[in-house]
This record gives sequence, structure tokens and C-alpha cells, in this order.
Amino acid sequence: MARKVKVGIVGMGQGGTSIYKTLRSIEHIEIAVVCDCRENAQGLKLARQDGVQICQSLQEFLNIPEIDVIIEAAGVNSVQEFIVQHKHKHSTVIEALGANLMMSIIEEKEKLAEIKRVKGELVAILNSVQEAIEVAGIDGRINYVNPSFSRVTSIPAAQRIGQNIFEVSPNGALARSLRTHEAVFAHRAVVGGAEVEVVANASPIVVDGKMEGAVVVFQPLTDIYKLMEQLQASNRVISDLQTRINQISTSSYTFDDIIGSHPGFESAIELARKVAKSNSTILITGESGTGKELFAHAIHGASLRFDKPFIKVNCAAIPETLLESEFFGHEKGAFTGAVKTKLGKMELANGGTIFLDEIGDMNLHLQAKFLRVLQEMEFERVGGSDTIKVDVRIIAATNRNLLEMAKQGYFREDLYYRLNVVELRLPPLRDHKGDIPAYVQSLIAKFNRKFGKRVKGLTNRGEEVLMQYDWPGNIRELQNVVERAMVTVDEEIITHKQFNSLIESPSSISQEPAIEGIVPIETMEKHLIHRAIEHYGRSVEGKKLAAKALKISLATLYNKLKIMS
Ligand SMILES: Nc1ncnc2c1ncn2[C@@H]1O[C@H](COP(=O)(O)OP(=O)(O)OP(=O)(O)O)[C@@H](O)[C@H]1O
Repeated sequence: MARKVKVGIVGMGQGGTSIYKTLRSIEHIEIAVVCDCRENAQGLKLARQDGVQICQSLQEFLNIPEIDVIIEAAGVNSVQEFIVQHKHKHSTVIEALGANLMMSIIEEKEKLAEIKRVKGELVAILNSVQEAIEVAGIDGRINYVNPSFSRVTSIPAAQRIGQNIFEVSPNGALARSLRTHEAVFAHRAVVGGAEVEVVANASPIVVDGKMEGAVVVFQPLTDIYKLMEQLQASNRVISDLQTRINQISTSSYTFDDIIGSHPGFESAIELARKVAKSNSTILITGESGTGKELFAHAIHGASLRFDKPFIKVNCAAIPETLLESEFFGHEKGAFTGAVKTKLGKMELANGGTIFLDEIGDMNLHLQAKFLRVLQEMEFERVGGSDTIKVDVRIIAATNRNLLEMAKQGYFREDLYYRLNVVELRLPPLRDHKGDIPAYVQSLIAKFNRKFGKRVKGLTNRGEEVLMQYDWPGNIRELQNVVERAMVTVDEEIITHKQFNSLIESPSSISQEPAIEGIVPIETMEKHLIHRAIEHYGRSVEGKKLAAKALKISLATLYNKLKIMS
């Protein structure tokens, strides 16, 4: 590398400082020392910051060896003479005027370099834009066309540049702008050999207030239509995604929402809590309305996937023909009506949980497909060939006896065993009637909020009616009954009368007088006998059991029943 030219500057006022600033950025120059007798001279601070040596006496300055060039910027004759007399032989002295000339040349060079850089950038931009661009001078001579111009018009640049726009396209936007000195907008024309219809905008090029030429930018209409189509397609994708996002939900219930402390029920809650944290597939069985979906939500909410999607598919609610595409999605055109690619529930559930409600209603064909998905966690969209891998936890639910269905050939046995890794059996409400008061209490609080009422509870008789009913519709039915009773009640307490028309066969119970407050022993006896008979049934076997429960003989029971009738 060439040795740097060592420069010393004398006089760090305005002139010396501007020379200093220009020279310090030049690669081959090293400013070795600056000198000014005024301590607060403008450029000294700058030089100090740059770590350049500073002298305040000329003698000291001239003692420094190896300065190739001394720039005298003080502008004082005596200083210049002193330097010339005392400098080292090899040092060259340039006085301020010469230095300023040198600076102007350097600055001009820098400006030129900057213009070249901007020009390079502009050419790169013009070359890469999709719009066709053409530039003409004030006399109409075409100076520039970009590659898109040649692509759109099929006219090569070499052929076009040098022609006159007033001759080749006298009525075009560019010629009009040159003639009128004004911008032309949305000018429609047919251009080039290929007769392409375009929309053009042209504007004058004005330099220092003087019009130097004009530029036209145009685009084929087909490109615009294409862009519009793309925009419409993008809008469709956005609205599709919006619909899909709305389908994705996280679980809405937790274990805190599950009420029930009857031993048979509590063990189901315990098991559910335990398996929630694992990734095991779970089969929730139980009659309709026993809380299978509620448990599925709670399990997802307590799992490590709680912040990922929880997707519910009701296998009974989707038409059989759509079930496969609903699960696995489909590619555009996979079947009539498949106008766009659609993600299936399995893809939507990726990372989270899919809840397959009423799994017993899944057809055998889909069961076979689903079995593979359970094993491999991969599938193809309907009409697609790419394999899609997912990570989904499966929770299935049914109120049917899948094993029985499997024996009869309606459900795949292998799928049954795959799903039944953990079976969570939810008991029917009639098997944990002890929980009814707690459910009712929580339902009253919920419906008080909903209907703005102040119901406090039930009469004993009212509760008894609920306790004696069999609840074939389980907790859902209980919910409905309490809700309807709450709608009709005007008082703060719900009585048995509110339930009269709401539950299936309360007649036998309502005939029996309820015990409220203090009553004669005889009435109490009648009541207990009646309850025992209701509980065990009117058959001989039932009466035997009732007598045993009441701790009286069968004969006594028959006698008392005779008196009661
Ligand atoms: N243990 C419970 N505590 C509180 N609410 C419950 C409980 N079990 C069920 N419910 C409520 O009862 C209603 C029915 O429950 P869910 O829909 O979970 O039953 P399901 O077994 O999935 O019914 P189906 O088989 O008909 O789909 C829901 O509103 C649910 O919140």
C-alpha cells in the first residue's frame, strides 16, 4: 500500500477548518499536525477530538519532521515567509488560495461520484419495475426506455432510443405532456407491434424550474386485471382464514366448573385430572347429558396444550359425505363445490386437542382412515397427495356401547382399542343423586344472574321431587328443568309445583303429601312407607325389600298399606 501523505495545517480558523474537514476523509492523506497560536481557534477542538497533534507556535510546528505538505491557511504573509524560510527541505508549502482550489476540485469530484451513484441506483430501480417507462428530451428525442417497456411493447430498446416521440407516437401521453408542459393521467392507448392496450401517466421533467423533457409510465390493462384478480383472491383467503380462526377456540371450561362429590363421580374427576397432563388418548363414555363435553374441555384446559386450539367435531352432526373433508380438509377442485383449498379440523387442531363427540356415528370408511391417523399422526387432504404431519391429542366421547357395536360390525374393534387407552366412565345422574342439591344451588345462582331474579332455593318438597325423579336426560335435563322453573317462579323459593309439568312422571310423587315443618307421627309413617314403596317398587320382591328397609315385617307392611288405601 502506498505511503500516506503527511499534512500539516497552519491556521485553524474557518478556512483551515474546512480544509481540515475535507482532507481528513481522504484515504491517502494523514493530517499529522495542526497549528494555531489562538487557543480557541475554531478547528483546534475538532483536531483534538480526532487525536491530531496540536501546536501553538510555528517554530514547534516546523520542528516536526516528515511533514510532506504544509498548508498555510492563516492568510498572513509573514507567516508564509517564516514557513518557507524554516521548513524542512522535503516539505512542500501550499498557500491557502491553492489549497482552496484543491478543495473545490475534490468536492466537485465527490459530487460527480455521488451523481454517478444516484444514477446507478435509478437505473437499477427503473430496470426492475414492472411498469414500462420511457423518457424523452424537450425536443422529443427518446433518451431512455426500461426493460419493461420492451417487454410490454415488444420494441427493443436499441430500436426505440434515438427516435422522436412526435413522430413515432404523436398522440401518446408522452408527446402530449411535452407539448402541453403538463402531466397526463390515465391515458388509454394501444402500443407496440403487439397492439397491447395500456393505461399511461406522463409528467414533465423540470430541472431548476426549466422543463427538460418528460417521462411516461404505463402498464398493460391485463396486468391491472391480473392484480385485481390477485387482490380478490387474497381477500378470499383472508375471509376464509377469518372463518377458520373463528372456528378455533380454546377450551371454555375447567375442572372448577365440574360439580359433584358423590364417590362414583369424584373418582371420574380424579382420573380425568390425572390423565389430563399426559398425551394419552381418552374415551369418555356415559349417557347423554352426563358431562362428557364438559370433561373434555376441562382435560384440555388442564393439559400442557391448554393454550393451543381445542377443536370439537360432532361426528353425528356432519353429513357422512362431508365428514372426511371436514376432518382432513380438501384441495381446491377435489370434488364439485371444492372451489378453494380448505384446512380440515385435524390441521386446525395441530398442537392442541381434537374432541370427537359421538364417535360411534363415524362411518366405517372414515374409521379406517382415522385409525391410520391415530397411529401415524399423518394424512392427506381429500384430493391432495402431500402428506401432512400433525401433533394432536384425541379425546373421543360416546353414549353408545362401542364394544357391542364392534361385535355387530358397526365399529372397528382395532379403532375401539386405540381410542380406549384411558376410559373415563361418567355415571348417570340417577347413580349420584346426592349431587343434585349442589347442582341446583349452582344453577339457581347462574339463572339468577341470567334472569335478574333473587331465588334462594327450593322447598323440601321441591327438592324431594327432584331427588325422586330418574333423570334420563341427566345433568342437561336437570339444567333445563331448573331453568324453566326459574322462568316461571315469582317468589324467592321454588316449590314442587314449578316442576309439575317439567319432569316426566312426577305424578306418583306429587300425590304423596310432602313433610314440611312438624307433623303427627302417623303422617310421617305414611310418608316413609310411601317412599320405600316408590323406591323398591310395588312387586312382591319390592315390598319385601321395603319392609326390610323400614325394619317391619312384610305382614305389618301389608296391613299399613291396607289402612292407607
Ligand atoms: N359435573 C357437572 N357440573 C356442572 N355442570 C355439568 C356437569 N356435567 C354436565 N354439566 C352441564 O350439563 C350440560 C350437559 O353436559 P355435556 O354437554 O358435557 O354432556 P354430554 O355428556 O357431552 O352430552 P351429549 O352426549 O348429549 O353430548 C352442560 O351444560 C354442562 O355444562
